[in-house]
Amino acid sequence: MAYYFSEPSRTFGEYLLVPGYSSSECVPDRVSLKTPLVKYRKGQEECPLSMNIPMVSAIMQSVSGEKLAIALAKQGGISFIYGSQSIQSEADMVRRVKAYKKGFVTSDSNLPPEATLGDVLDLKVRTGHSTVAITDDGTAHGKLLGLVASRDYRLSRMSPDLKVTEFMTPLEKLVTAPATTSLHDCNDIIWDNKINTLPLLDEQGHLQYMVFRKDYDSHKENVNELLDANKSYVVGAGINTRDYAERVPALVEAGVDVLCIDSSEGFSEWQSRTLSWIREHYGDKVKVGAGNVVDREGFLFLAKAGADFVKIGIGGGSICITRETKGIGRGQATAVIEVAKARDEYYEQTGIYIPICSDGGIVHDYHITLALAMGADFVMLGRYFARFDESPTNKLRVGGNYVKEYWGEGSNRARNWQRYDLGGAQKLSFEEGVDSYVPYAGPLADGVQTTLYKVRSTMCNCGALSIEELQQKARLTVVSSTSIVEGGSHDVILKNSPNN
Ligand SMILES: NC(=O)C1=CN([C@@H]2O[C@H](COP(=O)(O)OP(=O)(O)OC[C@H]3O[C@@H](n4cnc5c(N)ncnc54)[C@H](O)[C@@H]3O)[C@@H](O)[C@H]2O)C=CC1
Ligand SMILES: O=c1[nH]c(=O)c2[nH+]cn([C@@H]3O[C@H](COP(=O)(O)O)[C@@H](O)[C@H]3O)c2[nH]1
Ligand SMILES: [K+]
Repeated sequence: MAYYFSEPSRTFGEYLLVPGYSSSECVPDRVSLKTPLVKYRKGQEECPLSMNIPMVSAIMQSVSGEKLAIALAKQGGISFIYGSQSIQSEADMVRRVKAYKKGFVTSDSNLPPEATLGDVLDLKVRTGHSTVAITDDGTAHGKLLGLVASRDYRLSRMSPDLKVTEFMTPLEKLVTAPATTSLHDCNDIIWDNKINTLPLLDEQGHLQYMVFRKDYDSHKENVNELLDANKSYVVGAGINTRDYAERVPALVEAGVDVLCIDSSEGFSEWQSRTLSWIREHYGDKVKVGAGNVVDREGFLFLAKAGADFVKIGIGGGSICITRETKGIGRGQATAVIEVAKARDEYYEQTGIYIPICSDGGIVHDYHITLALAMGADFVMLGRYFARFDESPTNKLRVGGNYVKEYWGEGSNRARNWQRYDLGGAQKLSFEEGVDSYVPYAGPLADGVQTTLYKVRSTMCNCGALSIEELQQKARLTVVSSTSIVEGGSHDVILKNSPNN
């Protein structure tokens, strides 16, 4: 007979925290959000890799590219660069994050000499940047031919068909510097020459970086930034259960700090084979998370198979339609609560603490606090990060509002690069994710800081100065559907309602 779980499957929106005593010591600025990322003997040793904030970005094409990885590491979290791309390009992304030097920007607005003023304007909308590098091949590291800035064109006087070579500032009139110049010297050159942008070139004249006058302030230290021993930003990468024998060595060689097997379903022989292969070839040196699971058995399976952390969540993501297409999944809150219990038991029995990650389904900032209170050590977010400037997708104007594109890894759009074959030649013929827009939300730093200020404030309401303390002290209640209505604004006429 089939097994029936006695509890219904619940999600974050069905829970609230009941405040506990807060002393006057308990203020948001004193709350630490430091959290472990990989397994360790808690109480006996330091966690070998921890984060300063409990947030990682989803292993998705529309979320975790190199720019987002850098922006998130600056805030103290980690991105997992998406694995749905060739091994070479994923490793290159990791390499570029590791090679990133503060203040040195890889140009994201580049055009070839054949481009027109119209192309410049289109690009400006997409990237939000007004300085465009003109390179021989239109890439960020092509031979630099000139720069186009807003002062180079006058829309009222010039045709959109005009070639960029007609109005760009050509290389011979630009101030440039060798790629080896220090940031300090770059800033001096910018001031001395009264310029806004300094392109840095290698010996062959290929563009390497740009240094911008307006970034000067942001070069200062970020208190939470997550750096490795060489002062490079920490970065993760997604892997799959097929090409790991080639992908893992390439990522390790590129300097990746942590890997994660990316799958909708981790309770499988494929994942234990992948983990065994990594342990066989790298011992404990290479850190790797696995998942996703939604119950005790799934967690214990991956714990015993050697996972450094375990990811929880099937079908709760904003772009997920796995529950609808395949009928598998579990309410995210119930899944986190059960897995956290299994993790704690495993720790009691073995002395090994395996961090767990709640992946997907975070809609409101307080859902992060709930996930942590329920026992998650950190959360993985897709939709949340896709909204920011630094996500790799286009920014568009739709119906008078700015939006960014966001698509699921199980959508046809993501799968186009082809890794789907159900154990052979037969192709998977249904989509498990959608292609969508999300409201544009500005720079990541502002968004993350606001979100985490709320998390810290709620932790103070619960009398907790650390995530561990929150997990011990939190008191949670299931809310009735009527009390959810009570929780929103109600029985008032909203001043900014479109109906007024
Ligand atoms: N968290 C979630 O709820 C969901 C996430 N996704 C995302 O979509 C993407 C794809 O996920 P999946 O479809 O689960 O990918 P997957 O690669 O884990 O599995 C696809 C299919 O291939 C099979 N398979 C795996 N390794 C194999 C091997 N070595 N040889 C033969 N067959 C093998 C699996 O059993 C499965 O049927 C991931 O990025 C995942 O995160 C998709 C659906 C739901
Ligand atoms: O059913 C699915 N079909 C998909 O195409 C898909 N793509 C990503 N994911 C999962 O969703 C998580 C991100 O969720 P959020 O947008 O809610 O943060 C991610 O971290 C994944 O776990 C998918 N699930
Ligand atoms: K969903």
